[in-house]
Amino acid sequence: MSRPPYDHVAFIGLGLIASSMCHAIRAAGWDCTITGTARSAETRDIAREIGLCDRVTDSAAEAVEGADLVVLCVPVGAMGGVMEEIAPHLKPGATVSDVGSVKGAVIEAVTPHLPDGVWFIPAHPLAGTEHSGPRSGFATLFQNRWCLMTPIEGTPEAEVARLDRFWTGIGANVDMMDADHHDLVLAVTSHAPHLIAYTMVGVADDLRRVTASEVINYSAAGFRDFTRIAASDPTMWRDVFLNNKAATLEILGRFTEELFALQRAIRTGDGDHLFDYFTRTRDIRRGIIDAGQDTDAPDFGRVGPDTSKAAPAADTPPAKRSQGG
Ligand SMILES: NC(=O)c1ccc[n+]([C@@H]2O[C@H](COP(=O)([O-])OP(=O)(O)OC[C@H]3O[C@@H](n4cnc5c(N)ncnc54)[C@H](O)[C@@H]3O)[C@@H](O)[C@H]2O)c1
Ligand SMILES: O=C(O)C(=O)C[C@]1(C(=O)O)C=C[C@@H](O)C=C1
Repeated sequence: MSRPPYDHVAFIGLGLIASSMCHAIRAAGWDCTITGTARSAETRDIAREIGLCDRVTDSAAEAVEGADLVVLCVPVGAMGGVMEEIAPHLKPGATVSDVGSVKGAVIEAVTPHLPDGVWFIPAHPLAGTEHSGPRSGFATLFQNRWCLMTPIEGTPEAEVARLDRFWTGIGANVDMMDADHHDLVLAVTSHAPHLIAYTMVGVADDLRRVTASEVINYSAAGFRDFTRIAASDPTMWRDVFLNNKAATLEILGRFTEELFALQRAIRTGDGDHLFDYFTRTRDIRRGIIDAGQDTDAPDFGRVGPDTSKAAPAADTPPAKRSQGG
């Protein structure tokens, strides 16, 4: 077994991200202790049943005791409260990190409770699915995905490098970013798109009342993609929007302006405007694929046996596994 960056990792919250991290740590072959806890007894019971951690504790205080790395994997709005609860129980010299989708508000909520001699290094893996809970994780979630770290002033470089090694070890590519910049970038690439998907599915649902089940029966691929995104956890996304207000509102303002311009082009029959706009957006998609960032794109050059019917495993996404239990 290779030497892990941390000997004892504790997870607070045992949903999609924490459970994927647990599977990924095991897959990395690290000899390290994993403890974890979750707010609900049902989640803790499932985590015990599937052997997610070495030990699942009933309280957060117990879970973090002796841990070198504590990862907060709860909704963004719950981070501050959890930090306050665990603060007196943290080991001196420990690192606390998080995986929240928003960074500025989490830093503001967590740092007032940070004891002296404990480091808080915020992080955000840009990887996920629409599923949640302890059964939804899989070991390869972070493979070749970015993990953005937004270290705060005064954090020892060696501790940032150690967390970097941790994320790299479980498959991610790490980049550093200022928290405000992170929140603006994510408003464009993740938060506004989710809101638009939620809205589109809501509009279709309103329409369904008029056209009976046609929207469902004839839903095309584009709309199905929206429904996948719009099936994401309501608590998580409520907290994202409430905690990244300024950046999301800024991007939605720009979105509305562009939408109005396209609406006018349709009304006035301005085909050049539509054609030029769609050409520009197609180039963006091609740029993403050329940069190797779209892991969902079909790989026509792939060779080897068809493993699509192989036995389900914890390193495959749940969508491809049996949902039973
Ligand atoms: N799902 C994604 O696609 C994704 C991707 C990257 C980052 N994130 C971020 O990761 C974090 C966790 O998301 P997830 O998808 O793993 O969520 P999840 O819903 O699968 O799991 C959340 C866990 O937090 C616990 N929890 C909820 N409220 C709590 C509270 N008030 N106190 C203590 N525990 C609480 C739940 O019991 C559950 O164990 C969120 O901050 C989210 O923004 C999510
Ligand atoms: O693939 C998905 O289902 C996701 O929505 C993942 C996604 C994203 O927007 O890319 C969602 C929220 C995160 O904070 C990071 C990743």
